[in-house]
Amino acid sequence: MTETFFECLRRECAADWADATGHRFVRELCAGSIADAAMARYLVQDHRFLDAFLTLLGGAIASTDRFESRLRFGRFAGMVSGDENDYFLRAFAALGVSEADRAAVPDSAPTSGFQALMREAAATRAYPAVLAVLNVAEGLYLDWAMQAPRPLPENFVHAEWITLHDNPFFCDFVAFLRNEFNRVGPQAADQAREFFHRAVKLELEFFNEIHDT
Ligand SMILES: Cc1ncc(C[n+]2csc(CCO)c2C)c(N)n1
Repeated sequence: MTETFFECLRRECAADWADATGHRFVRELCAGSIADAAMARYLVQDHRFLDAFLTLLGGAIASTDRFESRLRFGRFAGMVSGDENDYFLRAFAALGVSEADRAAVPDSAPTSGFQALMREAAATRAYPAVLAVLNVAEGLYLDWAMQAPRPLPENFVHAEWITLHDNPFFCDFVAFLRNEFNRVGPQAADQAREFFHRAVKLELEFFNEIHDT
């Protein structure tokens, strides 16, 4: 079978994609051996990622050409605003990170870069551009979470972060995103490619930022 549009772009970014999905952060998280300080640094930044991410989902809701797709994005936005945000708050409590601690931490460069990219994609009002960023943010996370060795770590902070990105609802959503991207992406290939490449680079930089070395 010939390669899909999604597969073609992922192949173009294969080196960064593999460096991200096999990153030290991912390996230590999946082994349950990541230092609390590193996990806290990651989650503080990622909680800010979530804010712009919801803007991006809003862009998808606004720009998609199908009612069925709008419903799916709407359901997904509900999950992220509910269960996922709740995970962050429970994880901060478990790690002893107060609201004041969080507020004192500036955005890292990759966090700012990602927020800008997601807001830029949403502002294009172009469905293929929005889908390009969503396919990276979701597809790359499903990819590493699926590969996590079982049994999962005992600590809920680690285990739930993995299952949030590898569960039937999420797998279905990623499959839906790929179908949508393959359907409409080729009609705006250059724009989609540019957003896709920038997003993969930022995912890797986001993980690189967590560790001191
Ligand atoms: C830098 C960064 N990139 C991608 C994700 C993945 N992600 C963000 S929101 C969401 C929806 C449901 O979990 C998913 C998969 C992340 N968390 N952080």
